Amino acid sequence: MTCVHVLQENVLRAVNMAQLTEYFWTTTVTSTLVNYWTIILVLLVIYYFTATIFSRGLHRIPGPFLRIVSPIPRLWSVYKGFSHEDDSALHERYGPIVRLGPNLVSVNSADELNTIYGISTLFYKSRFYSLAEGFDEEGLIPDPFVTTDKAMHSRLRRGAANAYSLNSMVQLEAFVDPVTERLVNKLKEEYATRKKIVDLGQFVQQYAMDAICALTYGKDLNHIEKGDYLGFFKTSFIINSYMGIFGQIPWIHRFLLASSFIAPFILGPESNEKIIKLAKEEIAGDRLRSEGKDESLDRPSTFLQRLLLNQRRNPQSINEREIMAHCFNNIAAGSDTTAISIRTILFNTLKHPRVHQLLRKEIREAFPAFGLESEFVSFRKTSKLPYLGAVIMEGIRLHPSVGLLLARVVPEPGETICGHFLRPGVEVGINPWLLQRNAEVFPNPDDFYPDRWLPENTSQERLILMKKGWIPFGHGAHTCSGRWISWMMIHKLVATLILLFDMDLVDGGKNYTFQNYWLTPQRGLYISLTSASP
Ligand code: HEM
Repeated sequence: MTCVHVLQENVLRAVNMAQLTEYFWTTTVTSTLVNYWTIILVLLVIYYFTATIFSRGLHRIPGPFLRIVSPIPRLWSVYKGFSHEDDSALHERYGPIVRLGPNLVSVNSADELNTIYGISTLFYKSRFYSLAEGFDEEGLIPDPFVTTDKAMHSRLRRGAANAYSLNSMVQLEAFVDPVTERLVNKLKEEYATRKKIVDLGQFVQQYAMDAICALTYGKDLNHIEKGDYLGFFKTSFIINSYMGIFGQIPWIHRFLLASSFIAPFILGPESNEKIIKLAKEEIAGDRLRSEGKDESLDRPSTFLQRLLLNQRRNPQSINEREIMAHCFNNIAAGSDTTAISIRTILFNTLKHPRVHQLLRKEIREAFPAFGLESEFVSFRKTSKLPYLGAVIMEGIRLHPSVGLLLARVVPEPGETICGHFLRPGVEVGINPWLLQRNAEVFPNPDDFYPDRWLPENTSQERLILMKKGWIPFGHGAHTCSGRWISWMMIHKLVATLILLFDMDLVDGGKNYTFQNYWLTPQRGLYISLTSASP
């Protein structure tokens, strides 16, 4: 063998050794690492589940196991649009307190209302509500519905309290009457006379929108005549559904609607700009009109005028941005919710001929003249009709506008609810839908039975209990500010329609459906109607 061959052989051996060594490293070490990482991953997963299960102490709260380890079952339940049914089944199985998610507890007991929502409670709103936050060029818009700052919340409530009060309704009602007249004329001319079927649910929403706009600003955007030409109803549906679904995993919000890049893809080109512009124009106009005027000459005054008056009397009590936010809130929080309530009242009344007949009798006896003045049935008079009151309470009980729990965060040092200690930071709430169908409060809870609200049919004790468990407007510190406004509109419109029209559900109401994504808007309230005669 020559020296060259020996050299070649040595080189080849060396190369083989190098390959072997490389092979050793790439297989043995890599597989050790892979095994190592697999172990780390498994440990991390075990840590995550153990921390999730035990860190909040929710393992002691009754509920399905999956609900404690992941938010996905809750998310899926809300996404399907019928989470109230799932929650109701869970309460039936586990009792008045149930774990719905890794940090979410549902309570179905009127006894815990004051602990969670009472005026002096330290429980505060959960991150769920932050999905409704609004921003403009000046930053965060002040909003009583969203804020977790108790001092700011009290200031906002105080600054507008008189505009939302029951006493204000007499003045605000004057702005609703022309809107009611427009709706009545439209129904008479286009549907009753021509015997055409009407989707009354749609008109109710347009009515609620126009009426709230009118009483807030003194003018509206003619939705009754033009439909959803600004895309407001569509945007509002998207925002409410978004809130219900993604509010179950609120951390995701910053990558979706809170991102100015992503938001237009979710909301589409339609926006609330026209309504915000109307608010700004009206504020400027009203300020000019009212300057130097004696405020007692300003009557009847709109909601906006009332706030401007508050500001003139006490400039520290309310600022321009707060005025704008209150006015816009009326539109955003009031129109869908009021429409849902009116729809359930009408649907259930028409579905139950005995109730329909009794209601018609009461209203027609109270307003014997079928003339124009009757078309503006007054709130003062309608609010005294006992059967109408009972029908309204019962319709809203069976189908409240809000169908998810009103979530709050347990403050330091924790709280005992339904006999279970909840640590600070746990989210807990009561769902109006569930409490209003709680059989311990409302016997035969799924029946539409307005008579249960009449003192002659129910004991005083039961009435007190039922009124306590009837929470469509929430409870305590954050109770709905606009409840009297919607109360007035509901009384007026329901009484007017029953007075002036003979109505029937088309096909027994088989097309009437709804879904629950926080709000519970219905579809398919098809009605055939004729003008009633004395
Ligand atoms: C039938 C109609 C309505 C229903 C069922 C309803 C329901 C509710 C509920 C359940 C809450 C409390 C939410 C919570 O505690 O988490 C609320 C708050 C609120 N609602 Fe309504 N609402 C209605 C109409 C209106 C109207 C007409 C307005 C305004 C004109 C309005 C303005 C507000 C405001 C500003 C809040 C926030 C109050 C606060 O947190 O201090 N609502 N509403």
